Amino acid sequence: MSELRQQALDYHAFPVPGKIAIQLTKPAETAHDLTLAYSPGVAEPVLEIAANPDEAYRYTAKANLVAVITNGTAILGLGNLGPLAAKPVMEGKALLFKRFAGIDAIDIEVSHRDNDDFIRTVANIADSFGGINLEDIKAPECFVIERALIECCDVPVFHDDQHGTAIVTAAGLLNALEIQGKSLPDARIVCLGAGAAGIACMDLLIACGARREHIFMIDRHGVIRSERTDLNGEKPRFINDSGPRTLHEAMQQADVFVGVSGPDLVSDADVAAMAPRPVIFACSNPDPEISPERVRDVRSDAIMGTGRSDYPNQINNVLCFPFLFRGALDVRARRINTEMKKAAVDALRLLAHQPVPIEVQAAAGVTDLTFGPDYVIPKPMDPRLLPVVARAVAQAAVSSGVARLSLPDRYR
Ligand SMILES: NC(=O)C1=CN([C@@H]2O[C@H](COP(=O)(O)OP(=O)(O)OC[C@H]3O[C@@H](n4cnc5c(N)ncnc54)[C@H](OP(=O)(O)O)[C@@H]3O)[C@@H](O)[C@H]2O)C=CC1
Ligand SMILES: CC(=O)C(=O)O
Ligand SMILES: [Mg+2]
Repeated sequence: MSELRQQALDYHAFPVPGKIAIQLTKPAETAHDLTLAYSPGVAEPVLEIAANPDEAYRYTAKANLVAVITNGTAILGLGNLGPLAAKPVMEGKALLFKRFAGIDAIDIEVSHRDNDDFIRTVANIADSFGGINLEDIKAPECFVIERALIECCDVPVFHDDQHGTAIVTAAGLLNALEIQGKSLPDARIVCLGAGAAGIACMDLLIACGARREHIFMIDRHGVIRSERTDLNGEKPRFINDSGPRTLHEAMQQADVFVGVSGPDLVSDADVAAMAPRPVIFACSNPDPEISPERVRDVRSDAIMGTGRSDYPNQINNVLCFPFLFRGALDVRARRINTEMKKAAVDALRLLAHQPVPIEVQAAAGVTDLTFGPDYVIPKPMDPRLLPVVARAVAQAAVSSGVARLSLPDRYR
């Protein structure tokens, strides 16, 4: 067994199983405490909430509570391993919510018969939470599920693998292209993976200025083209008949590669075929489409990112979801709209241009972190992410009319 594998298993098993627990926020020591916390005192907030459901935000933990919900059909890049096997990842997301944004999050793994069954399950419990973070649900089902839940839930619903990934990819890519002296509208983009992450990444890049006709979206059967009869879900929106049929053909003179598919799918020859000064974001977890070591062997002019914590340029939705939900919860946003997503992109992108505090460099294990090829996106442990990204998202929610509360004083 590898050393990292054993360390990871021990981390999860000891000193207590799992990564999260519940802690009390009120005293519960005396008979009087219990009189208030439970019977008879608890009847008072019950009656208040029955009379006005918004009072749940005042008298319960709802306002700061997010459900991380999965069916385990696309666990990282490991595939459809079922709801229970997804639990460590969902507990991990809960850990990140708490660690980076002070949000209480609880994982919920759902077994279900079909989309409607899943949607009903989530819709029926949604009011218990301030927000719903859908996670690791495969395409194309994820699109139907998210759309239906956004429609019927009164709290924000956000499929992290779609939009969290897209926000971080867009921010990192805009910076990387700037360093490479290229522009998003001119960039020829290859996206390997046409699922939850791939479709949302390309949609957001188009919203940020990329040209649809410059995008080549590829799945297990090759480039998305009109003659194909197997295109499901959102894939037809990305038909591109302008030439390439395979990954290797698409990589000829490509400026950008975004990998959100699976491990080891890109060859040295694919990388060698790209245009001068390419950007390669191989974001499949835990193992990227091609390793940074192999890219470095093939060419020295590439900017490289992965989804992992142990290489430079971590293109991973951890840089988004804790901070985005913080902003959305703080103004009680009804939904998470494009304005909020673009505000998060800009906040993340611009923060990477700022000098990096010494303690962030120390936590990252490096001594010289400045905006450049090995630093196109902030580090997750950067304490400035919380105020900067959450504020931008909250402000965008207020300006775009989806906030129920005004901007909190601490954001002004
Ligand atoms: N770094 C980050 O922050 C994130 C990374 N990811 C990574 O992206 C990957 C996909 O996740 P997600 O979009 O949620 O999953 P989905 O199941 O929704 O989509 C997977 C996509 O990858 C394609 N794919 C899988 N294997 C291959 C292959 N051998 N060749 C070509 N295409 C392939 C699938 O093709 P087909 O449609 O033909 O089945 C599908 O289009 C995972 O590895 C995940 O870890 C995801 C979210 C965040
Ligand atoms: C990071 C993440 O959400 C994923 O790989 O699925
Ligand atoms: Mg995920």
